[in-house]
Amino acid sequence: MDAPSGPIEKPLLGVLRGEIPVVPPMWLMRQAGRYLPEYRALRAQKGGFLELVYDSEAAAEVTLQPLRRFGFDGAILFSDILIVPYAMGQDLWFEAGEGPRLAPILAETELSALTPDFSRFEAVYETVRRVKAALDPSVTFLGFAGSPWTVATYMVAGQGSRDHGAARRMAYQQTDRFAALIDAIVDATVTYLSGQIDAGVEAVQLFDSWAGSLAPAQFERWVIEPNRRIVEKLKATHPSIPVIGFPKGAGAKLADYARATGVDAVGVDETIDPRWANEALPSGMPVQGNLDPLALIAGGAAVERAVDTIRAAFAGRPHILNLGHGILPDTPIAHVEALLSYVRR
Ligand SMILES: Cc1c2[nH]c(c1CCC(=O)O)Cc1[nH]c(c(CCC(=O)O)c1C)Cc1[nH]c(c(CCC(=O)O)c1C)Cc1[nH]c(c(C)c1CCC(=O)O)C2
Repeated sequence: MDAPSGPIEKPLLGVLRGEIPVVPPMWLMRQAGRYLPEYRALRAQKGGFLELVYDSEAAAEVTLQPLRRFGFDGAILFSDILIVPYAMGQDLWFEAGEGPRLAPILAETELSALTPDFSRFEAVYETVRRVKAALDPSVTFLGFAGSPWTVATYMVAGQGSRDHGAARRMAYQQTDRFAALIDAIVDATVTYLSGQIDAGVEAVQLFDSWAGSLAPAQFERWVIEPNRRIVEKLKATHPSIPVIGFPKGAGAKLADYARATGVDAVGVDETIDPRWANEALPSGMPVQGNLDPLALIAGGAAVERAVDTIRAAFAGRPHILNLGHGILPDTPIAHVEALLSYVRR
């Protein structure tokens, strides 16, 4: 028999722990999704998005699809940020061609009317176990959840909204009630992420997609503070799990977020100048980003120039190459292949 081999190298996990490799590890936000024909085929077969999430065998397959095709350094669990409100007892469904719908939390809705059912997380944990068993050991397995502010914008409005006005109003006009909602999301999120970690994910990302819609004091209270509590609670039981925080649209507030939340790494969106981010963020803190998803759609010289600029800016720090937001459904597959070979050449 062969002698036992040493620890398996996982480049992406290494960067999250502070390593600076020659070639940055790469994955793409929303890499499991509609730009892949094999995703669309399986999705059509299952009928609906939630049906796919709740079929652990199919969800594991969707998680693995982009790995097989492209050989990314990271796999992201196939699920959704809205599974947390669903497990908190809010009805959730997806309107074909439109997006998520939830029974909205109106000004007069009693929060106590929500009856949590955390068994709604179990199928996701089963997906994690299945992926973990099948994953190439050099690939880092990422779990995720939405951050409380972003999740609350959907819970309060009952759907996506342009300026997140319903949640912003509730935060000012019914502050105690909104704080209670955020607290409940924090607790459910810690449960959900702990379950993902116990089932096998090796790092987690907190998506705060709508962090950019808040005034500074509100950002402090509804973005920084709840994320800080999630990290603190998670680290109390899982001290070595790296946490990536992604407050999209935070702009200059990204630097405060990076220092105050306790996250190990930050995601940088495409509107941020990477040279600014490199100056403003704590030295040695790993960063992830920040290719413009539209540059990837354009492909060719546009994406190569963008990659060069980002890599030059982050040359001195641990860097995971990723998009500044999720990959768009009309992204050509050949452009993703070309990106990988350009970076790894
Ligand atoms: C805001 C948000 C949601 N979900 C998510 C966010 C935060 C990140 C972001 O801003 O992109 C995060 C998410 N959603 C999904 C993943 C899976 C893993 C991956 O990144 O590949 C992740 C990490 C699957 C999904 N979640 C959804 C799909 C498309 C479903 C379909 O097949 O029609 C996928 C692959 C549905 C979804 N889910 C959500 C919306 C608004 C929608 C409809 C619009 C859309 O399609 O993008 C909520």
